[in-house]
Amino acid sequence: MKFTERLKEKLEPIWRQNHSHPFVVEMGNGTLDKEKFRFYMVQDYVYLIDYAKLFSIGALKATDVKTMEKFAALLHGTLHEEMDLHRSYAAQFGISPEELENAEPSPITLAYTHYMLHKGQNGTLAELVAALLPCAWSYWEIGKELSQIPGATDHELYGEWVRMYSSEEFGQLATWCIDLMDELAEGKSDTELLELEKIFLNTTRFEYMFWDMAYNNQMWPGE
Ligand SMILES: Cc1ncc(CO)c(N)n1
Repeated sequence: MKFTERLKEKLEPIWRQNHSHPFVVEMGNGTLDKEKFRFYMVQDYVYLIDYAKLFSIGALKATDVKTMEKFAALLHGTLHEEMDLHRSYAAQFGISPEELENAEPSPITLAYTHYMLHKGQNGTLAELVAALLPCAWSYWEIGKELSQIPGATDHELYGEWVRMYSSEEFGQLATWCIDLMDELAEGKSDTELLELEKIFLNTTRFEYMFWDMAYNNQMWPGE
């Protein structure tokens, strides 16, 4: 069994919690409060700026050109296709590109991105991929799941989101991350694999906290 299959099977109950978070469910059935989505979109943009940097660190730590090319493609895809989605939503909400780029990160956004950047900067390439894998993989799965709900891809506000994350292009990027994780896990000791699993579990949990933060408009205490 592949390492990623084993990871997913072991963490299935925690993984499922992300998919059944009210933010995700309500985006799928179209009932999500627009203000919650607006808050999410701004935080997710700030998140993606740091997340994109992980791909640059990946290119730096890669030991062959093919892997460098994949990280470059992931960086490009994030900065252009994915963040274009956010810029287009921001325009609909009357948020300027400057305002979007300079938005204040929430405590959860900060904790999540800094955890990943810490692992990316100080860990092995395998640890970097373990940290970013739940992001790409869970969004692709959520996108595909929501796209099966009648009307979800045509929803006037959330349709674009569902189409982006269920798209073949996004799926290809997620598949690269999954395959790369399996390649990098090959020949690793049980101790190292356990460490990768711990990192994967932590960012899976951060994914849940990110949905929850957005659903509850959670900033710093008192704000
Ligand atoms: C919080 C979060 N996780 C994953 C993705 C997918 O790139 C995203 N846009 N935002």
